[in-house]
Amino acid sequence: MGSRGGHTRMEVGSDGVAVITIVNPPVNSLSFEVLHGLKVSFDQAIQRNDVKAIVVTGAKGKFSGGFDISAFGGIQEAKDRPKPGWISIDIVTDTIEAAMKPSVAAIDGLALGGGLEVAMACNARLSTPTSQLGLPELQLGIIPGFGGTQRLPRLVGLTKALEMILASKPVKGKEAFSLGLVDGLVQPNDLVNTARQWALDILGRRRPWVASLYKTDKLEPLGEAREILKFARAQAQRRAPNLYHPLVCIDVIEAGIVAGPRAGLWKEAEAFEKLVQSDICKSLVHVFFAQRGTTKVPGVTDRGLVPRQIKKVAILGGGLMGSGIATALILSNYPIILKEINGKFLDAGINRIKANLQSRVKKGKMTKENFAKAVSLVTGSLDYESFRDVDMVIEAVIENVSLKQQIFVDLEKYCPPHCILASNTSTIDLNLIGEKIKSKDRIVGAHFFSPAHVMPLLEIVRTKQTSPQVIVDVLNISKKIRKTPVVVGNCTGFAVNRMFFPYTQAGLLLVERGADVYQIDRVITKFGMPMGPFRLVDLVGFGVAIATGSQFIQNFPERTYKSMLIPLLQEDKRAGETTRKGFYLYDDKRKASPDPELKNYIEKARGISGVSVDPKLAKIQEKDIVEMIFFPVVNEACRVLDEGIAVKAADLDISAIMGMGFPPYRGGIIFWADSFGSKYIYSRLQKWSELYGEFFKPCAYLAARAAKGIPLSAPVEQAKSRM
Ligand SMILES: C[C@H](O)CC(=O)SCCNC(=O)CCNC(=O)[C@H](O)C(C)(C)COP(=O)(O)OP(=O)(O)OC[C@H]1O[C@@H](n2cnc3c(N)ncnc32)[C@H](O)[C@@H]1OP(=O)(O)O
Repeated sequence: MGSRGGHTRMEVGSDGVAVITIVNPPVNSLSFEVLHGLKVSFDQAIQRNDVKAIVVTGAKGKFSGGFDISAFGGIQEAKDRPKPGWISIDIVTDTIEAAMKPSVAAIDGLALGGGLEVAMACNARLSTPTSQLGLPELQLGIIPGFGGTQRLPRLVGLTKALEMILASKPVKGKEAFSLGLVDGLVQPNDLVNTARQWALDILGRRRPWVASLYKTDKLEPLGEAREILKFARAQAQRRAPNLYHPLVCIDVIEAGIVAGPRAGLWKEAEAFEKLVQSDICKSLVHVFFAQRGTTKVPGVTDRGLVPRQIKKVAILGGGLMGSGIATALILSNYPIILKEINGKFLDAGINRIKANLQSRVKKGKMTKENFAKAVSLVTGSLDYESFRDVDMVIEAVIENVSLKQQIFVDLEKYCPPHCILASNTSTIDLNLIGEKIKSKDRIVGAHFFSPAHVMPLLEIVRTKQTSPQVIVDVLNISKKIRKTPVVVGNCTGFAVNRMFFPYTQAGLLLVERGADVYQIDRVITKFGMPMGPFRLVDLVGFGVAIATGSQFIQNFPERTYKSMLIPLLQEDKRAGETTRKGFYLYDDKRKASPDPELKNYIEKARGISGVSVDPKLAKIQEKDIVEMIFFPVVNEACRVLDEGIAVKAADLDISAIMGMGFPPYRGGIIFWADSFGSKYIYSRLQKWSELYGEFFKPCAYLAARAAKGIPLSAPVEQAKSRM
């Protein structure tokens, strides 16, 4: 059954303490070998006469990152699955926790998921102040499966345990200590020695010998516990109505409180076994690895290039994007120069940055001192004189070709020759922007999403000339500022905007043929998007929507659906949320409500397009709405892959999730599409293109894969070689 690698090491000191070390780089995950090794080491330590007490720790400053996620596939496919509970009960509970010799977990770096669960089965835990401790399993569509649902509430109380598990939110060692999750805080150098002594102290009854599973002092009384669980259920349902594993988790926790921890462990083991087989788990595990895979770019990151140090960054333009990008950088301690064209704009830009930071202070995410420190990292400038020692420039001015061309000429003149020249353009061809300069290898796109200090994605756009070193450098910056990067090729809309252009277009086409705006948005939100296409256009604003639309009409005329609905609305000063009227009406609190007058505009637009209401689409079902909105998105994603704009399908999954809010529990756009199969999607699009026109026409990539029955996610070479 799957999962290979790693082992445990046991050394017995002259003090009679056996130190068992988990060794499985890079994060000491618990593979089946490691788990087996833990059992064998514990059995030996228990049997050996020279061992009095046990310390469990992890190699190289990391306790453990939890159960080996790459082993999930093995469990899913295995035919001769061992009975549920063989790890949680046989190893963690009946071997580790029940050992007749005391054990102490010495935690440095991280103890996550199964890692923390092993630590909680020890009789005490010591941690360094900065270690991360948590049970993030729900993020993977499963629940803690090595006893975490039972032991965490007994160590920290139900309320805190639910908060940590349901939000998959780890705590630092310091907080863990104040919660009672760890028994002492120790600096890394003293960790193992202190743990040895601690274990001997337990043996000598100078410290308590605790089995977490049977602790009751932190648990709330039953009545109160039931209320807390009820509240948690309601909250989980509200936060993620399409997910059921959080509810299963709450049921399992409740079972332990009501029927006792041993019954709780069994229920946990059975539920874990089922959930690990679920589509939601499969999708989320795919996302976990896909997200880590975006930084692996063939021909770029496999050359052994070392990222250069970026000490200072200059940002051109203090508008919404520029100030957001500046905020993202200073939050990771990069000193920045903000350049504007006059004092008024500069002040406005700096004030925007301050407002961004202030809102973090308000939310308790930033202290006042750190606010002052962050602000001090910003230097304003009205010229290029201070650009002589910058390592990177990010241009974020308005989308105007000749303005950008001039800026790049100036940059080449003033910046040092190693300086990276990045543009945040979302529509203009990078080759055009850099047309007038010589150092084309330094040009790269750094496409942030608004608000830049909040949205997690960074599209790194390369041209044919961009040097691999520059890409490696920008990948490194994105890691430092905690963004997920996706490296894409240069084209209109790059990957994200291009894939999601048909999202709105499909909506417009359906509405002109009789479907209801508000029903579409409702269904799409229920599917899991943060908002439907119409609410999204309202938010983005019609000015931007029309500008992007015209870019697409210019570049992809054959497949752009040319509806006049948005321009008609704009003509009437309905330009979206900022004007309080768009597809919806907005009140003082920006709450959206449907507008009965909208139908007049739709009728007018219908007249201009020359289409009539299709009785079938006027009564369209939920399933069809989802498919008619998203299959065109899939179709465009296939083109993006086929043209080599994206390196691999998984990158588009991550782009869709992080750039547009596609639900991660559906695995991303292509992963989701493959659950239908290329044949089905092709046949649907083909049918609609016959009925409703070119907009739906399946692309060659989709057609070829459908003909051979190959998944859309299969590498491009494979599909081509089979054709
Ligand atoms: C039964 C149990 O209850 C079930 C479980 O325990 S499920 C697992 C629970 N644990 C988790 O969810 C933790 C998942 N891991 C993480 O959050 C982060 O990787 C981390 C905080 C541990 C480290 O983060 P960071 O330093 O940024 O490194 P990151 O790039 O994420 O990971 C390093 C490598 O370790 C791998 N890795 C991390 N955790 C892993 C795990 N639990 N299993 C297998 N591989 C893992 C990553 O895939 C990555 O591999 P790569 O280098 O080949 O891409």
